Amino acid sequence: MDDQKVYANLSPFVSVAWLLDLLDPMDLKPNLTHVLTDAAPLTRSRLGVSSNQLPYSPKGATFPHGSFLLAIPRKKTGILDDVRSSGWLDAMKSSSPTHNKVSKDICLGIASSDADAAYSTWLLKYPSALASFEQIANCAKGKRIALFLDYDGTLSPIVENPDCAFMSDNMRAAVRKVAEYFPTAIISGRSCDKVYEFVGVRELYYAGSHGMDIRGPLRESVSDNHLDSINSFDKKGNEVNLFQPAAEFLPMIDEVLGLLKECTKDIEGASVENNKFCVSVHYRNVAEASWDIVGQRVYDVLKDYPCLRVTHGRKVLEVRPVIDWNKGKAVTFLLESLGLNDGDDVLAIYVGDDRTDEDAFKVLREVNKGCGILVSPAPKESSAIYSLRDPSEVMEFLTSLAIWKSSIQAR
Ligand SMILES: O=P(O)(O)OC[C@H]1O[C@H](O[C@H]2O[C@H](CO)[C@@H](O)[C@H](O)[C@H]2O)[C@H](O)[C@@H](O)[C@@H]1O
Repeated sequence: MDDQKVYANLSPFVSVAWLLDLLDPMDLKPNLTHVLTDAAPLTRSRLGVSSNQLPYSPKGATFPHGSFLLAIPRKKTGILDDVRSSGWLDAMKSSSPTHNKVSKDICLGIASSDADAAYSTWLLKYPSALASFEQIANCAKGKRIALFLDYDGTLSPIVENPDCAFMSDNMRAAVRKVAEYFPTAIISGRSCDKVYEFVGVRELYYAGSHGMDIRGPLRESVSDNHLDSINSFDKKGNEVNLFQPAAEFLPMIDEVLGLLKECTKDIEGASVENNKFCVSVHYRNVAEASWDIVGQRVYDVLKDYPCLRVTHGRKVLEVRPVIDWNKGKAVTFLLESLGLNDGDDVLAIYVGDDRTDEDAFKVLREVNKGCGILVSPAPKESSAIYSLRDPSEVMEFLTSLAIWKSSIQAR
């Protein structure tokens, strides 16, 4: 697709600011490979990522892959994320607490009352969004609300088999209802296609691959300074908008997906999931004694891919491009695309359970435009403001929001 054709297709999903972000300072021509359809990725001599989307300055060694001329420092520890440092096993353990601690406490007879007391104390810092609903509603009065929902552990319970993380019909109905009143997006580490398959509500925005694959229902232009992203068609022929800031990583991700599958196939219980712009290496069903083998194998593969990094989720290692893009950036992008980035009359609510959701909680805190709600049955440090215990409380919260809004409209 040539650049002119891309311009011609621009529609209200991308703002001028975002387009400026895509400008390549080397030649001041828009680097429009950020905004691609699902078509085969372009092979370019320069990585399709503007330098300000990379987490560190492009000085130092070059990428090992000939076509990528951007340079990157080849530090083995620190900024290249936990798996590249020696702390990856600790990170795997701390992001994936097992039940051993609880069982030990039960044996000592101190489990439930102490756990309850700890949770109650924690609630003072992260009050329940249900108990605080009136406060949230008061704050939302007269404001334009946007809703962002993580999928796994938020809309669906955590289960052993990632392919079976179905959400209930009641949850689907609650999401559909609340989306009638507020623009609603699902922000997930899963691929867009997979999370859409699970949720199945057309009227939503979907940001898969940790926000690296954004699609939404077609809308009228919401603000004069909003340009369009590419219009494309999903598998069922529906027209959708797309924003894919890591499109040029696709061949590399595919390559690494194959390598990770190959090198973990002998580890009992390990599985590798294709999340399109990211790869998940699951160790939920691996004996804890073998977690280090999983980490080591992933680490060994990534040694040759300095432009990929790993983040830690719930018993999962998530391999993704090093670009400075995460769920927080996706929220900012969507708010801007919806014309909700200006003014004091916006309240964004983000509900999520995972470490990767913290980026979004932080953004909302920083811009003071809303609040994060952490879904957790146990005390956890977070940048969220409120908490909910589990997906069933999330459903109750969404239902309350819809009822509250409809009661206001009925007045
Ligand atoms: O951003 P999310 O929607 O929360 O996705 C994060 C990861 O979620 C999935 O894995 C997690 O849920 C699985 C099903 O309950 C569970 O088996 C696994 O242990 C969890 O880590 C998904 O499979 C991953 O690809 C996502 O990255």
